[in-house]
Amino acid sequence: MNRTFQVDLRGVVDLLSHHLYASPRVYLRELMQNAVDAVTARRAEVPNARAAISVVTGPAAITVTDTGIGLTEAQVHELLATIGRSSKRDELGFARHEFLGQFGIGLLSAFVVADEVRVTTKADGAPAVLWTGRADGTYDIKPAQRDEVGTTVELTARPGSEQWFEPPTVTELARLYGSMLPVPVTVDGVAVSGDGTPWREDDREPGLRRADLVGYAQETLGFTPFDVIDLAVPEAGLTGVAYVLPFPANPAEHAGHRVYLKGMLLTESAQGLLPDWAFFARCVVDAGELRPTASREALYSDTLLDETRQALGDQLRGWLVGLARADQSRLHKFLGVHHLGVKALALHDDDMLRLVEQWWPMETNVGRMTLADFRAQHGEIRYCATADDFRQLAGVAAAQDIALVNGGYTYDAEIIERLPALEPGLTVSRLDPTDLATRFDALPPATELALRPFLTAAQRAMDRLGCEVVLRSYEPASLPVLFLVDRSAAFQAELRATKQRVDELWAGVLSAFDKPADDRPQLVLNHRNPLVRRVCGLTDPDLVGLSVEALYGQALLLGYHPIRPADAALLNRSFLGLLEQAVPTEGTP
Ligand SMILES: Nc1ncnc2c1ncn2[C@@H]1O[C@H](COP(=O)(O)OP(=O)(O)OP(=O)(O)O)[C@@H](O)[C@H]1O
Repeated sequence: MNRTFQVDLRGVVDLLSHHLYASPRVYLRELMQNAVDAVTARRAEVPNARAAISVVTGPAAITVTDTGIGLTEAQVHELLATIGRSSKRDELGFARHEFLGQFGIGLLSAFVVADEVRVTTKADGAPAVLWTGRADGTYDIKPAQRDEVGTTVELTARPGSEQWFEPPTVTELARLYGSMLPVPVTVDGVAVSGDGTPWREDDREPGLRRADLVGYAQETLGFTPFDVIDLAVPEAGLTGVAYVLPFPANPAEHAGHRVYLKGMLLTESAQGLLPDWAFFARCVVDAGELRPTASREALYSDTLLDETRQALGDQLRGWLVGLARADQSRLHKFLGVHHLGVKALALHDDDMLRLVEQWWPMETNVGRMTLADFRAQHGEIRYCATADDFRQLAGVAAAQDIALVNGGYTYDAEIIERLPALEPGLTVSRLDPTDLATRFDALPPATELALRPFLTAAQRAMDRLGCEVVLRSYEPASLPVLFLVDRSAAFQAELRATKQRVDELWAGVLSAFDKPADDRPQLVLNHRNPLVRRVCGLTDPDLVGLSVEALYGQALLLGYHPIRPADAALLNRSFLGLLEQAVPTEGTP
């Protein structure tokens, strides 16, 4: 024998109120939505039937009356009293796109704030009926008095829910959800809808339309936009605007967009409407074809949403490229605020890459300039991949006539590396600190030979730090010493440090990456510097050791290198050692 499921309505209401809906306030949205759908259905049958929804508040009570299609007694049994049954799906069970509802559960949200729902309804040519549904899962139907086709839903607040029935709250909620509805809605006789969307195309002067749009952003979103971009994606039935934020937005934070579905507010914080890179824009859109989740508080993620996101991304990109072409001073202002977003975009978009190349000034050791200007002046693009490398090398490189871009800011190095993909003839090279040493002049052989003992003593002092001492002659002469670490040496140093910290087994695994120490960091003494020349003249090996250690410490500090415990100990030792040498011993006058 087949049996029928029993549903405990209290359990279902509890589920809705605690797990599906974010707030009890959605009850009003669901009632308005049913009223709009009923009007839509009625107008499909009688095109010029009156369309009106009136919400009337009473003491801890509310009625929502529509001039919609109404229900016959049989439909009341089938639709109102059956959870999950909806008249808004086609024979195959798909949501019919002219309606807002589809799931057949919306009316239940009334039980989140009321113990009883009374629906007086009349369909064309049928007698009026009063359906009373209760939160305990029982209902009854009686004949009712009503002349006009349509429906009235009455709720009385459950003790504790009165706040959701206060007239100002009801007005505010009706306006929030319904201000853009195509059907006139009133609350206690005052219209809360009727103007349509602020971006509608009508006979407003273009200046007035824009002022309305800016006013909407100020009132609703709380900022004066940098610009307003019209949006349209016909496949999704979407129209709207993107407001360009006047302040930098955190790329990791997606504030979300205000999305209406067929004029009814879905959410003020929709995610996934724009591509991630477009974090400089906040949208307000109305879409007819995008689908809501069952809570009706978010967009359902499907291929249409994916395609819409892509189309909206294209429209924002088009705006940006247009700005570059038509209004460069505004483009500069925009980049000043949103360069991070644009740079993120440039990593996978050629138009944006060109935009950054042409318009975004980067830090170089020959002044701030765009990559386009840098190329025009220096041919190839040489850059440092980290800000520390740049700080360390900018001055020295300039003294060797090497122009250098600081690629250390977020995305800059990747952007520079992507440029040859755009222009195959372009050479881009990353300056490795040790490459710089190959540009320095070697000392004359005789001088080199004479300084061999000094070098040996200096090297002995530096051996325990795994560092090679090199004597070269370079500009600027005021710089005594440079500590140069190449990429693989930096990696090896990190590897060594890790191996000391981890257990034996893991250290063994890491040993597979060990490389012979032929690319040790270099301490490059500048023979053009007067102090270094005097140090080179020292003969006492101890004093040579102390001086070289002091120069090493100085180079670490100047080059913004990390100071390891061994380095700190050495700095200390060399300072005290030199002090000892400099200060006369006790007893000496
Ligand atoms: N004001 C109304 N006028 C006419 N019919 C209504 C009205 N309110 C509800 N109904 C009928 O009751 C059915 C169930 O309503 P309910 O709000 O529970 O679900 P829904 O609107 O179909 O879908 P959703 O859960 O997505 O809102 C509707 O499909 C509709 O046929």
